[in-house]
Amino acid sequence: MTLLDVQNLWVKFPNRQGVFDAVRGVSFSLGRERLGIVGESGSGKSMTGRAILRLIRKPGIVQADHIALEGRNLLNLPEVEMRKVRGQQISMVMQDPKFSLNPVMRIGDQIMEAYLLHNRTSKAQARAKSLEMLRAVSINDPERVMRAYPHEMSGGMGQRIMIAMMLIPDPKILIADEPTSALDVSVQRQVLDIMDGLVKERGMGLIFISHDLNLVSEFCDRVLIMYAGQIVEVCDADKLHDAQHPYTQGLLQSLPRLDQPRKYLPVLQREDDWQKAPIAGDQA
Ligand SMILES: Nc1ncnc2c1ncn2[C@@H]1O[C@H](COP(=O)(O)OP(=O)(O)OP(=O)(O)O)[C@@H](O)[C@H]1O
Repeated sequence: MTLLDVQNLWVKFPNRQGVFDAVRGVSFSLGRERLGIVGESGSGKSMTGRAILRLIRKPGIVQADHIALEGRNLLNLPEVEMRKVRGQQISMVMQDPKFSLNPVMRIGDQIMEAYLLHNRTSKAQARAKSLEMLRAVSINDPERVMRAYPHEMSGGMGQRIMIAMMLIPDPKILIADEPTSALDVSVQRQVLDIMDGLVKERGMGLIFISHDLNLVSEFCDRVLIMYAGQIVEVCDADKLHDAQHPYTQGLLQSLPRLDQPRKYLPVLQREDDWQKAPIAGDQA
């Protein structure tokens, strides 16, 4: 079943020279699955994620034929309605939780506040629910974490707390923008496992934005590959390594491989033409 359908999405930034198109006619749909968006820095991954929630800052402009959440077009919604969608139906987790948590407020108070915003209930109930959410993201000592301040948390803990907060309203869709790139590998695995469980247990749709092709091919069901604001290829994640588009192949070839030492880094030409550029210091 389609949760989200995006048709012909453009994100434009007017500037002195004219208009810069950060996203150029992107279309895709999302079911109860883990959909990866990969591409190099600046390819428009984050702007695509943010545009869905209409979180593009001025002077940026979002245009599309539609961005439909279960058939309801979000593009025409008044801002007050959109705020409810953001809080309750689609949540977004960013790379660095430190920017999203209030540094001078205890973590427990922040989670409870988020819960009380969405539910008419007692403080005791909100507290019980907050502890439950922290346990759901594998925090073993939730009572201690509730009393702590954000700076007392490691990156992995902070990220898990953010995910817990995002899950309080039980969203249909979670957009995770490089959620694990600041974490070390073992913590990264834990955070991915948590998100994986949520997709399976709650039937959530996940948009997982990353520049890490190996991670996406392991973790996601399907992948969109973006280049210069466009989707250049869509494939099943486990087939990513057989992808056909020259750009995708270029991304794959630039991954370090222990079994294939290489002298050259592939460089993509805008016209999808290939060239081999010598690595600095190498003999051409
Ligand atoms: N406020 C802005 N004004 C003009 N251009 C912008 C603005 N914000 C982003 N862009 C441009 O939009 C393009 C897409 O940016 P986006 O953040 O979506 O890339 P990305 O693929 O997510 O890259 P990264 O992995 O580095 O986050 C980039 O070329 C960026 O420079």
